[in-house]
Order: sequence, then structure tokens, then C-alpha cells
Amino acid sequence: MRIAVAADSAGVALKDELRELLRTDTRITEVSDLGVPDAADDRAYPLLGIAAAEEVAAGRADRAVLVCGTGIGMCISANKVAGVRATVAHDSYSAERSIKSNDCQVLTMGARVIGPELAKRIVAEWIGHAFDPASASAAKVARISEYERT
Ligand SMILES: O=C(CO)[C@H](O)COP(=O)(O)O
Repeated sequence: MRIAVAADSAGVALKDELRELLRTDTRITEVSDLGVPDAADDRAYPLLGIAAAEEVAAGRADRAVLVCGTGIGMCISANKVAGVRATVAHDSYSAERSIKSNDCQVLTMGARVIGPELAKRIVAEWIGHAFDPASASAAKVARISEYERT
């Protein structure tokens, strides 16, 4: 699995921790860090979130983990990219369902909302979940894709 990570200045410290976690995860073959590199970089979250979501939409990344202050701005931004389903999640159950119910390729988190250890645990769990295209949820997700095509 190839993962892109990105953050704004509010989320960069947590993004860096998550990137290092992902780099040691044997399930991950590639981690691309799209920035920001440090908190002095004041690029706004939509630039980073859209850039990462475009990597997913183009098939250059399988999933993305995005961090801002709340996770909300990153989530809204990533969801503007056609074909991308992003969710903000700070709990294990929502993160699991974001895959199993919604086939989300993008997880967003708020560094001002969640501590790094819990965030790392949830990301590690999220990576381990897989969407079942034969499940009853698949037709529901397909309706979203159909709407996007109209
Ligand atoms: O959390 C953010 C966007 O959802 C971002 O990190 C901070 O945004 P701001 O409150 O508009 O500065």
C-alpha cells in the first residue's frame, strides 16, 4: 500500500510522527510526504489536502493521511477531488467504518483534537482495514460515484 501524508503548519508535528510510524509499517510499500516540511511553512490546508487527494485520484497513492488543526478543513478539501472519499476520524470505530462502510481512501485528523499516541493507533488500525466490494455497502458507495459522474 502506498500512502501520501500532508499537513498544514498546525498539523505538521503530528504528520511527521505518523509518517515515521508508516515508514516502519511492513504493510506500507511507499510513504510520500507532500509537506509542509515545518511549521514555518504557512501554506493553507486546502493546498496540501487537495494535492494529496489528487495523488489518490490519479492512482499514485492508495490512501492518504492528512492533518490540520481539527482535521475538518483537510477533509472538506480532499472531498472536493472527484473520486476521493475522505473522513475525519478520531476514534477507532469511525475509522474502521470509514473503510468498511464508505471505502474512504483518505483519513484526516486534527492535531488540536487528538494526542499522537491515539492518532498513531487509529492510523495503524485504519491501514489494516479493507473494503469488501461484495458487501452490502458497495452499492451505497457506488451511488456516490454515480452522482459524481452526473
Ligand atoms: O484546522 C484547520 C482547518 O480545519 C487549520 O489547521 C486551521 O485553520 P484556521 O482555524 O482557519 O486557522
